[in-house]
Amino acid sequence: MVQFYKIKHSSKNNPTVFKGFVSAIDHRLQGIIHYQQQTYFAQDVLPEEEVQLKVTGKRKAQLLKVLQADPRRIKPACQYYGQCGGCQGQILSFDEQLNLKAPEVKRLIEQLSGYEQLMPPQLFYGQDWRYRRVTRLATWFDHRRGWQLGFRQSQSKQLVQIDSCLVLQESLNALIPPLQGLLNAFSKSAKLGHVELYDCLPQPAVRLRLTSALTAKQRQLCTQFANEQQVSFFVSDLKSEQYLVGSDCYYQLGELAIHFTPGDFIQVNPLLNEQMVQLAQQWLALKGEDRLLDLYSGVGNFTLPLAKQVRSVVAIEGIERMSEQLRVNAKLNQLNNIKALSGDLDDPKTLAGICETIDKVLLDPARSGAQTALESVAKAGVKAVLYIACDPATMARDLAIAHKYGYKIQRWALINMFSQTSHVETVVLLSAD
Ligand SMILES: C[S@@+](CC[C@H](N)C(=O)[O-])C[C@H]1O[C@@H](n2cnc3c(N)ncnc32)[C@H](O)[C@@H]1O
Repeated sequence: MVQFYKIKHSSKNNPTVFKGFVSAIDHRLQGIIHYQQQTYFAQDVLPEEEVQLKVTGKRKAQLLKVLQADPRRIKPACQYYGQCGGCQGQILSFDEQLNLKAPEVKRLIEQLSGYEQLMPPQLFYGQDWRYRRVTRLATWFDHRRGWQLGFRQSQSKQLVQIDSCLVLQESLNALIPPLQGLLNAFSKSAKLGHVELYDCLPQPAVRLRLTSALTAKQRQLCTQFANEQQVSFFVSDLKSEQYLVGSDCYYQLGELAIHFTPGDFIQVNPLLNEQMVQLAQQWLALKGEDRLLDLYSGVGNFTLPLAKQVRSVVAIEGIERMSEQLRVNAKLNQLNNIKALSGDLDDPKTLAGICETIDKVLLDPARSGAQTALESVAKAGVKAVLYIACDPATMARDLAIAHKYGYKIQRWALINMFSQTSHVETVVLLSAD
């Protein structure tokens, strides 16, 4: 049975180091360890492992050593594992990551929402590595090495310099060394924010954030870089947002071209995004007479393909520029049954009078969830609701609303949209009868 061994007492310079057993793993792949009436969360551990840990916070501990490993533990593939905070899942094989997350997400939904004895989810796997078409890199100035590019360490403000990343598509990795060269030409006093990379059409795109106005010299350096690397270059500085090179970015979803501006949200995993859109079409069992409501619509990733199958779609998105882009996307793809509105879905007034005229709803909120919107949808008794979530915890909280209004969970799925990481995409189909 579980035993704990006290090794050292805690002080600022001499933190508590203890030996314990990992009693469980939560849906974010964090290990749960009980020690002296306290519960600690630690990364890089697996269920039932015997580990040595260091206390790093009120409820946080850091793995020092695995004393008895779970047989499923494998050697991480990434050279930055343990430094970069990105891919904690890679101590497990690709399949095991989803196998471990599935019961934890199920438990979370059952715990928070009131739904009991859920059936196991359908699982969608995708690619293990090289799947991401979007990334955001931090920049910082190092007094010895100049401007650096990298990712944040887990649970820390520290940054890790990287030359390549195994979850990124090759086209994006190929841009990192030349981008590092571009940054080397910037002066120490430059006010650089982050850099975003997009694998998109007609060519990859770079977005640079500056917290001052772009100087003439910086404009010349970025333009030269873009021409040499054959990428679009977009700058968001204190004064404006503009393309220095290129004028359009889009991705293909089946036969549809979905245009966006660098900085807009787009789904990171193209293969699984396509499967997720197909899943939405099938599960909502769309018909020619349906009036659909697409909430948190972005630039139309779901709106456009689903519009082809229904009578009409009302799409609501919080950022006006993205709603405008959705109107343009509808025109470019010759879809004239879409009404794209801009509004804050945290405000109950945004949906006033809308849900009553709707047959089916798709919600795809950000990590904060869709509490207010789901309340309006459920109150109106909309027959079929598909909730797509990148944070299962806020979704589980929101599902309590659907439960309160008598909705049933018909099916649910986990989509391995962010393989190797602690994140997972969850899709739940709710029906009012
Ligand atoms: C996960 S993205 C989904 C976008 C789109 N469905 C897609 O698949 O590309 C969530 C979207 O919700 C929008 N959003 C976030 N908070 C919102 C709010 N309070 N009201 C309306 N839209 C919001 C974001 O701007 C973002 O476009």
